[in-house]
Amino acid sequence: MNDNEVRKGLAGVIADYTSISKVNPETNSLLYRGYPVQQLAEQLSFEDVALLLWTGQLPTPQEREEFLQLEREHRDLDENVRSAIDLLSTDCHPMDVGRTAVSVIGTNHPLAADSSPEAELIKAKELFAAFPAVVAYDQRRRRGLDAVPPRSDLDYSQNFLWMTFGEEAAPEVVDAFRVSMVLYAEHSFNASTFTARVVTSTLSDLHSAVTAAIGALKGPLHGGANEAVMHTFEEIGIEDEPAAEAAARARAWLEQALAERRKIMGFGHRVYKNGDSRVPSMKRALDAMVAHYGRQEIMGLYDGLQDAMEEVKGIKPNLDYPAGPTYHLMGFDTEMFTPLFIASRITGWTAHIMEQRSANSLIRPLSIYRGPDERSLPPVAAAA
Ligand SMILES: CC(=O)SCCNC(=O)CCNC(=O)[C@H](O)C(C)(C)COP(=O)(O)OP(=O)(O)OC[C@H]1O[C@@H](n2cnc3c(N)ncnc32)[C@H](O)[C@@H]1OP(=O)(O)O
Ligand SMILES: O=C([O-])CC(=O)C(=O)O
Repeated sequence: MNDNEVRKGLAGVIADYTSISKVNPETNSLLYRGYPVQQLAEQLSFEDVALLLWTGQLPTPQEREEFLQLEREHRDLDENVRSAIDLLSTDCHPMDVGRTAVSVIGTNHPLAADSSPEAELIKAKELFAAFPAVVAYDQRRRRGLDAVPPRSDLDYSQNFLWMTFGEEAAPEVVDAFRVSMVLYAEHSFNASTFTARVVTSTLSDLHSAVTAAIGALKGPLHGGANEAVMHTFEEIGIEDEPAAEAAARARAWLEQALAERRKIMGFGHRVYKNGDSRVPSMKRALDAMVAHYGRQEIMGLYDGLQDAMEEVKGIKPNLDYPAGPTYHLMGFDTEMFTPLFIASRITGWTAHIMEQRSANSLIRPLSIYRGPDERSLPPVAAAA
């Protein structure tokens, strides 16, 4: 084994085949099962996109109807899950709550030990249906508010916002939320999905794989970046001022942050080096929210930081950059942003879990040892 065989961070390593999504950095494109994500975000419900990711096909009207019924039947917060969440302090991060909730859901599931494709699909659909209530309940308990029961006359996105805020969201808000769910759903072998595949490769169960994936998503180099973007905006300070002044403050902040060798959250990507394919669609959703809530002042900072980053480092924003302020404008607390990413990515993770299981090989790379040469234990240590 040579040093030049080591691929730090597995950069550039092709670990397996997948039929679920294609990330193409040359053309800045992203396909889910062959369909461009921009078209899916414009035209499809999140529920249809979920079915597409799981099955590889657009649903027939009957398949859609059956799934919508199942989804509505599994929206209620399970009592065991609620009790487990109630044991957790509201000082802990909401990602810890999401991780714990999925783990508890796994322990209660009657098909926990059944890893047939049919059972895996049922578990995936039920988890998709159950997770919004976890986020909504956690958001509300942190605000000292009671849970709001789900409504079966609302679609996934409408109901998610209803359970969180206790009022019906405007159609523009529902649409921006739906777009964010579609865009966050799947992105090939990213860190959290790869984590889910590693866990699955040991023939462990679906809920263990998703629980582990949530742990990977939490980090700020991955999903945690959407909340980190908002912390950046708060650090720079959102002021009602002309755009040029906001841009100047953003630039000064950036220069200082880079001088301190800080990573600027919401920028850069391991695969896309010339822009993230999902940003234009998410930016349109952000623009719609800025117009809907009349919060133009946030865009001076947004554009200013983006332009300065491009000029100084030549690095473009990723999906988390427009998603963070979009969720902020909708009224979610900053720490709830990454749990929203979980709600969406459950689709991609579970599709990959099923794919990994269908053609499994234990994932176990090698390493070059750099510790001490072989040595004998000193006699005194051996005696102890
Ligand atoms: C949905 C998602 O998960 S998208 C990713 C969300 N994550 C973030 O937004 C966190 C901020 N971004 C980053 O840390 C990185 O761009 C990553 C981790 C996403 C990708 O990183 P890698 O592919 O490993 O690239 P790497 O970190 O080696 O960067 C290459 C160079 O660009 C710089 N760079 C890359 N991204 C950034 C950034 N956001 N801020 C400052 N510098 C950056 C690095 O410092 C490095 O410079 P150097 O060669 O002078 O040391
Ligand atoms: O692909 C990646 O490395 C990260 C990412 O954008 C995602 O998971 O959506």
